[in-house]
Amino acid sequence: MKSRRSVATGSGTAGAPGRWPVVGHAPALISRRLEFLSSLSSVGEVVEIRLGPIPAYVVTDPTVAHQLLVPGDRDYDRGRLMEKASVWFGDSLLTSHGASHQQQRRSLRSAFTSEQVDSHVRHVQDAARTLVESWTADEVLAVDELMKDLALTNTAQSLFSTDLTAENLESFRLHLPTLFKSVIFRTVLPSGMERMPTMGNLRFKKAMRSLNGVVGDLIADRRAGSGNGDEHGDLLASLLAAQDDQGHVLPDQQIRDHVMTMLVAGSESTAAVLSWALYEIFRNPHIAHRVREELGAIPSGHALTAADVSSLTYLNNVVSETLRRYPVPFIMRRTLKPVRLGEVELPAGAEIVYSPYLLHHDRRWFPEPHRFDPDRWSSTGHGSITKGSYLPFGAGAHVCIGKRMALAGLTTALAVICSHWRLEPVAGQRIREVATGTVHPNRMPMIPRRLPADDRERAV
Ligand code: HEM
Repeated sequence: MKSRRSVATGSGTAGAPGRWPVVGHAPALISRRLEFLSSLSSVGEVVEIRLGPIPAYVVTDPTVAHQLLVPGDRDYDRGRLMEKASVWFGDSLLTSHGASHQQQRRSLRSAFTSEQVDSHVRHVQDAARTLVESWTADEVLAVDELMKDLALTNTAQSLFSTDLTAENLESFRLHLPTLFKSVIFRTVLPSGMERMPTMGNLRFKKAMRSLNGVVGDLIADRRAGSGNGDEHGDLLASLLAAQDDQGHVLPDQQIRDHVMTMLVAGSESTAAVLSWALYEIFRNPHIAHRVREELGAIPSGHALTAADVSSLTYLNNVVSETLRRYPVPFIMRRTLKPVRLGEVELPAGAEIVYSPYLLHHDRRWFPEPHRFDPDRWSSTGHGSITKGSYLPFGAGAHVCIGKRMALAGLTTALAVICSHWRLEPVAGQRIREVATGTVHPNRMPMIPRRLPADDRERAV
């Protein structure tokens, strides 16, 4: 159904207003991405936008989003976003589809079992404790940067049994924003821009060289250290031991692609969600109070398990709400054959956008969508929400492989931090949502304040 806000399109679908000659909707997608995407709910169920001259179809209806992701998966590949990102991620779970994707997913499954999630919880608890014990009361912390380091350290430790050096962490901190920004520009602007000798493209090459160096060293160190057998039992051990049907080991390039993908996919969203959760908990004293009350039931110094953290009902509601309020901005697919999506007939090769951010901020499914309210999840839980309206981890064949690890890790890190300190947002700082691969804060300065002695003694 078209609304009065739509404009006419050649395809007969509702068209988004504000289209420019040549660059299409790129200006809106670059400068005010979240606002633009959210505005499309009132235009139609499937809305046509332009990425440069290329039409793309934004799904704004949960039923249609479910139809795109779940039963219809074999009709689509990963689309323009991942095509542009494949210079960075190579051939991996994030960029592949169909039989090759299924084969990769089967071979990586063993790194995401319940035992691995439990061991992740232990790593996160240890690393988060080390972090909070290094803080001094009343200093100003750059919480967003600290959460990036924490998430990356935990991913590297859990999947690759590696302690990243301060230099490695700095390299990621410096170069990830450039890579995300370039991939989005290349997706929304006309093709061919990536071949021009611009400053952005030169920075992209430099960033790739630096991160390839970190990942290459990580793999080489393991190869050198493991001799004839690899005792680590982690993802890297499975990758190094994997053989195809003819008994050939995986090419070095493929191992690099998987390691790079997991380090980035495993840390970037986790870091953003951690920062936002701390921000929301501590700017709402009633939420901080309820979180601490719940944590009081855990014996001090107890080594947490995945079962412990999943029983923290209120803290898990805080995590669910953070994932609703600050999810991935947009993801793409492309039709492999003519497809009917909702009421719309699309030809083969059509680019499609689904946006967890748009769906999670539609007031029809989430009243007062900008209000942070963990109690949305307390009476109804996840059972009664409209199917397809809440997609923080996607759905269907490409649902996040790290979902259970992410949820357990997020709750663990928050439990440790909130049981040690009260973090006070620095007054007068405007915290903005910045959309790249995730929705992350532009900055997050906070001041750790000491808890009363009784509470400190009960720290997790
Ligand atoms: C808060 C944390 C996280 C969020 C919000 C998140 C979100 C997502 C989403 C929305 C997708 C679906 C992409 C699509 O539809 O194409 C996805 C896929 C993926 N995620 Fe996550 N993720 C998180 C944590 C992790 C972690 C911890 C890992 C690994 C350690 C990970 C690895 C991946 C991979 C490899 C895929 C591609 C899966 C496939 O296509 O088979 N993610 N994630």
